[in-house]
Amino acid sequence: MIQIKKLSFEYGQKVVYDDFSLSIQDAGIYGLFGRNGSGKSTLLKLISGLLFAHGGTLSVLGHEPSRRAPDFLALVYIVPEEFHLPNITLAQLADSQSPFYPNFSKAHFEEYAGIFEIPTDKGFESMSLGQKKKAVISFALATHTPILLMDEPTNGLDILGRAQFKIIMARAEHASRVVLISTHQAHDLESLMSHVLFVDGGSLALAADMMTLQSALSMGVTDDIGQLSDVIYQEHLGQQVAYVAANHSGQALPIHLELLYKALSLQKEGVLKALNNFAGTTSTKGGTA
Ligand SMILES: Nc1ncnc2c1ncn2[C@@H]1O[C@H](COP(=O)(O)OP(=O)(O)OP(=O)(O)O)[C@@H](O)[C@H]1O
Repeated sequence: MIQIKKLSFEYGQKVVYDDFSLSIQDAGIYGLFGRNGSGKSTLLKLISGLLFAHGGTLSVLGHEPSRRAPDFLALVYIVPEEFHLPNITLAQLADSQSPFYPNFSKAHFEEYAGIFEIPTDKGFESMSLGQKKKAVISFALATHTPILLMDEPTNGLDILGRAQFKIIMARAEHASRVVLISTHQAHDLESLMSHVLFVDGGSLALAADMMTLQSALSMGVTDDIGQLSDVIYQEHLGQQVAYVAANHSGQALPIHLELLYKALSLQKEGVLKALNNFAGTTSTKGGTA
């Protein structure tokens, strides 16, 4: 669905991507992580055709995004981190924008807006930032485009809004889409995410599905770090220690995205080694089966 090969991109002298490759073939919710300034927003804009690559190739559903062909634009929706809305109501937004998206569902739009409790009688100028964000997210989800890109969607949402977001995202009608979400609010997506992508230093440091991460890594909080082997990352929390370690239990264990994020930011090589070792064991098992 998305194929990126040897992508390079700079803003003037600032190199953001250099030899970046990524392949997304399966539907799912992909969490796009990386430190501030690592290039997450830039990547979403490149995939949606809002920015043009300087080198390499990008193919999204067989289209080259930079051509911005109408057929392509009907297949991809991006929720940017910042946006401006004209002073219209929700219904007027649906009427004016939905003709560009052939799979748009007015019923779903109204349902999502209802779950988010967005006022239906007000223009956007008299809505709060969080309410406007909820309106854009509701519209984006109701377009049912096969590719949905969201840049920090839960930024500006209150605690209930974040819970409502999770409820809507988990609905079955989104299961066949590729949803790529850039976020620093890892906890908001923990239970939803099918894959984790981590960008670092202009390239893709990690692309893994949840099951692989759960099988290769062990993480949590312990009173006795000495009991654990192959600890990759640790952080003292009073008497206890939060940790990420290689998983030798033979079972899939829960992933705490914030801990994974810290381990990837500070001990990337250790995380990759644990994943490689796990891949080695599974391929050995596969070979002898
Ligand atoms: N319009 C621009 N002109 C020049 N440099 C830019 C521009 N937009 C972004 N950059 C730079 O490009 C790099 C990548 O920015 P980008 O916004 O893609 O990062 P990000 O990972 O989304 O960051 P954050 O997590 O802080 O939102 C940063 O170093 C940023 O300063």
